[in-house]
Amino acid sequence: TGLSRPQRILKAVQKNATKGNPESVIAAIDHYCRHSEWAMNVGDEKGLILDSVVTEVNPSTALELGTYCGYSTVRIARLLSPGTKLITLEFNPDYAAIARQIIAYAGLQDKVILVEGPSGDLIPKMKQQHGIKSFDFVFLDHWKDRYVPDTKLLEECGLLRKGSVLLADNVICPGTPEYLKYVRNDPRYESRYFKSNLEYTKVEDGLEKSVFLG
Ligand SMILES: O=c1[nH]cnc2c(O)cc(-c3ccc(F)cc3)cc12
Ligand SMILES: [Mg+2]
Repeated sequence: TGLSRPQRILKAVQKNATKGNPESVIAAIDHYCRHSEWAMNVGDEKGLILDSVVTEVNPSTALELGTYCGYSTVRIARLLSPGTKLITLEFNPDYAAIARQIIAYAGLQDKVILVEGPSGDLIPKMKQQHGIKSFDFVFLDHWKDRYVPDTKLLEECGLLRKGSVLLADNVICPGTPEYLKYVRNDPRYESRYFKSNLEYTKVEDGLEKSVFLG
């Protein structure tokens, strides 16, 4: 049945982007997914909000839950200061294989650690495996039913500190009502909703930014 959607996205990057140029990789994926076939990248509109939060936080340690093809991985990693790392977790090995190639094509492989496996198993290993004390920034973009359990796991593993910023994609579409209730009702979080649109569409979606108060 030919190439998978992630494989077609990689081909579009190899055809239309310039090696070592993250902006061109982002533009190539956005053009392909807007004009050829939709894919679940955070996209250009929500991507600008992601950029502004990453720039504001300027994290020394960052975690992404859900790599997919590496689009948001590239968006985040291109903004990180030298010497800082982004750890990205991906459950699907086929997605991970494509993401590694797209991240490398952007020239950002030295700033990114891609780990394959279920986030619920990998989060408790972050300290010992990667020498992480805590995360300054976490981007939740994997599976809506994992947002609450993984947030609780980050808390329990002592991976959040006073001021850690969580940014969650898809809080409207497909929607994460449990997560919104959790971060909006828990006094340990200061939450704010950034209204936007589902990637490459006119459907409403948004990002929820939640600061852990410790
Ligand atoms: O499953 C998803 N994980 C991470 N991000 C997603 C994302 O940005 C969008 C969607 C999505 C949205 C609408 C639809 F009709 C079908 C899929 C899923 C995920
Ligand atoms: Mg998403």
